[in-house]
Amino acid sequence: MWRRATSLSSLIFSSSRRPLRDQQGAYSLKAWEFFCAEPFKGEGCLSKEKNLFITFVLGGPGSGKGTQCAKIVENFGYTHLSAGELLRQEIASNSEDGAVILDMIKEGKIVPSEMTVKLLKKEMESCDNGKFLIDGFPRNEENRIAFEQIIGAEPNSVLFFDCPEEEMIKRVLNRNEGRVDDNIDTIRKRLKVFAASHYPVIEYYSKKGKLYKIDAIGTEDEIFERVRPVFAACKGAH
Ligand SMILES: Nc1ncnc2c1ncn2[C@@H]1O[C@H](COP(=O)(O)OP(=O)(O)O)[C@@H](O)[C@H]1O
Ligand SMILES: Nc1ccn([C@H]2C[C@H](O)[C@@H](COP(=O)(O)OP(=O)(O)O)O2)c(=O)n1
Ligand SMILES: [Mg+2]
Repeated sequence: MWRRATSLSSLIFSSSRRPLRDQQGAYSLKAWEFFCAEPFKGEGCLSKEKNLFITFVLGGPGSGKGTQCAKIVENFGYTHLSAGELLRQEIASNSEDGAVILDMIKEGKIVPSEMTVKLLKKEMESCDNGKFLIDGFPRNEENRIAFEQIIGAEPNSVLFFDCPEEEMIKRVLNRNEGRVDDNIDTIRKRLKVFAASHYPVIEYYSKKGKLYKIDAIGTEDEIFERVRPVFAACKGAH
């Protein structure tokens, strides 16, 4: 199965390893669906599919996803997988993919799903815990469909941190983690991409009754008190 998914890379990358089309969501979903028609049934914890319990954590840049994930891990024993952090690790590894990823992140773009899902899959396979908090993913419909097709699973619940743009800008500019994308030019581009791509994902999970919208204004602790009931309620279920 994975070999078939890998062969897709030859369709979406030129020989220079640069995306042929870098518009958000412009990759051909039809081609993607064709190549990934069978759900992945791999070794490791993904093979124990019935034990998977997945929460996607969504929200704009600076909305507080990472901050709240740390609290959820502390209180509810999830494994936190940050898509952005995995991409930054790939950049740090100096791989060919890393160079492409760096260019896209600097420009505020969303990296092709094939690369991001490959990194998530590797982490999920090597993990004994089946309870995953997947932070910053899916950021668009291409991400969402790629995950379903390659991992062969849907999230049990989806958190969406709803935060006004001015607050997100303020938080990102104060983040002080030395990130290449934490500057005013990139944040403005990221916010445009976010506005253009997140809504269909949110809407999809809302219709499935899986979406929990959280007001992201307040102190970190106040916000966690809004998050807590989501996990406390389903504690018995996993
Ligand atoms: N409720 C909050 N109020 C003020 N600042 C916050 C709050 N939550 C997080 N922050 C800070 O805002 C910045 C962005 O938070 P982060 O968790 O990295 O957001 P995201 O992962 O959604 O981009 C960090 O510096 C963090 O410490
Ligand atoms: N699903 C994802 C997640 C992140 N990325 C890229 C593009 C994002 O601007 C960067 C940083 O993502 P990250 O989730 O760490 O960013 P924030 O915590 O929201 O500020 O990584 C991506 O291309 N696809
Ligand atoms: Mg984050």
